[in-house]
Amino acid sequence: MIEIHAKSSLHGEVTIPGDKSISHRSIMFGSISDGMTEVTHFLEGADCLSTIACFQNMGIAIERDHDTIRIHGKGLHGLTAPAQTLDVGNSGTTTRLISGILAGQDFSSVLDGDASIESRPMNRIITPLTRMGADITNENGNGCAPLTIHGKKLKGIHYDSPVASAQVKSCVLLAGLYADGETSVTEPVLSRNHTELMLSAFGADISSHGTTASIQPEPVLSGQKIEVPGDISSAAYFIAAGLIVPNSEVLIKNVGINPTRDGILRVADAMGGNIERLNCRTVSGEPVCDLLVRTSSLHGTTIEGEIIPTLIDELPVIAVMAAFADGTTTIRDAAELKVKESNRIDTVTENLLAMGGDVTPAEDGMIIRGGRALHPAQIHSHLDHRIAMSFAVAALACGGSCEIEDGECVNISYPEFYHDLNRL
Ligand SMILES: O=C(O)C1=C[C@@H](OP(=O)(O)O)[C@@H](O)[C@H](O)C1
Ligand SMILES: C=C(OP(=O)(O)O)C(=O)O
Repeated sequence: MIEIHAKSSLHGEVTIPGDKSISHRSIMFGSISDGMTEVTHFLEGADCLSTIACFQNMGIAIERDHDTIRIHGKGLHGLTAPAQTLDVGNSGTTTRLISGILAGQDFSSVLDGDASIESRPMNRIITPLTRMGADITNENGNGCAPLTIHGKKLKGIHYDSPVASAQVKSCVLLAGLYADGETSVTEPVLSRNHTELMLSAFGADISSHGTTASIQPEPVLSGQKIEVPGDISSAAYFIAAGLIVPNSEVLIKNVGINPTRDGILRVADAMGGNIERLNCRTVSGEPVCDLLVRTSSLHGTTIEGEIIPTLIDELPVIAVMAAFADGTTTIRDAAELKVKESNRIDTVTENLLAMGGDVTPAEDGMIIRGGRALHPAQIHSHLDHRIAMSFAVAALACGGSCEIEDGECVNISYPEFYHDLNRL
């Protein structure tokens, strides 16, 4: 149980820990490259540590010195059969991306994780991987983990993905490294492109045109030095807190602002948020800046269409911002919220209602009528890190104290979250 007390203002600065998506990919791509990959500002969250453990179990030496990681890559065909089930913990990214790599190996492996992972949809990767020739079984027959993957010789395909999902896209592209010809993926709307950027830096022949990414098989991948930018999905809580807590000025340092991830900034602008972008630079091929956020009177907006994949993980905290804004905010085209660590349409609705908010859930989003003063309540995180952090932000501006049940689950993506929040 974590207790959060309301604050009358927030002042100070926070340096955002490494991006979760980029940290996962640095371990995976480093493991299947030749030579050493050195990663700095790696996210030491439980999800990324699950990825490290999976590759260690396949014979890759990975040294960890706080947030510096050294991976002794063994090349595209250097992994060895794991002696035990690969434990993906709570991480959808680990499960789906690693499956693409495992599908092309000359050994079999079993993947499993926690109760949340065992209920998340895996047919979205089983379908394209099976078309490529992979042999994947799901023990419970429900399209979820545990998955048994018998590695095979794969064929290159073109896949029209029904969902805008970087995890599906990345899974298919990684399997494409082991295919007999070109593999390409078209998604309905462009999702985050970290796989395309980073695989290219490791030496893969990969290209993107609009919503299609294509990859050639059997490249020689070479170890790289990677500095992981700060995670905008973690910065999101400080952006929201700085905007809604009265009399606040917060400097948020080291935020990755890749255009496939920066939707929260565009929404904050549309809602009237006062955010200055400072010190813009490029870090390991990714755009980064510092954000100076000041208390703002927010107004409602509509969030739909192409922007959705660029802020999918931020929608819970955007819903909290909307509850503090004047007028109505409508979120549409976001049915993916239902298949994250929790059903985030339900868990956001439940907690906003508990605090006195006015929200109507929908099949693909929610409608939030803002401007009502929220009051303290018991928050149910449902073991979902994003729900815990979003409602910690709501608690700061609710005039009292809130308890967050299982609030410790922030260790999935931001172990130091409460420490950083309390320093402001
Ligand atoms: O590729 C990634 O690193 C991620 C992609 C997104 O999932 P989907 O691809 O399922 O939308 C996101 O929600 C997740 O936190 C990380
Ligand atoms: C959905 C998330 O992650 P994953 O899919 O990797 O579990 C998240 O971090 O919000």
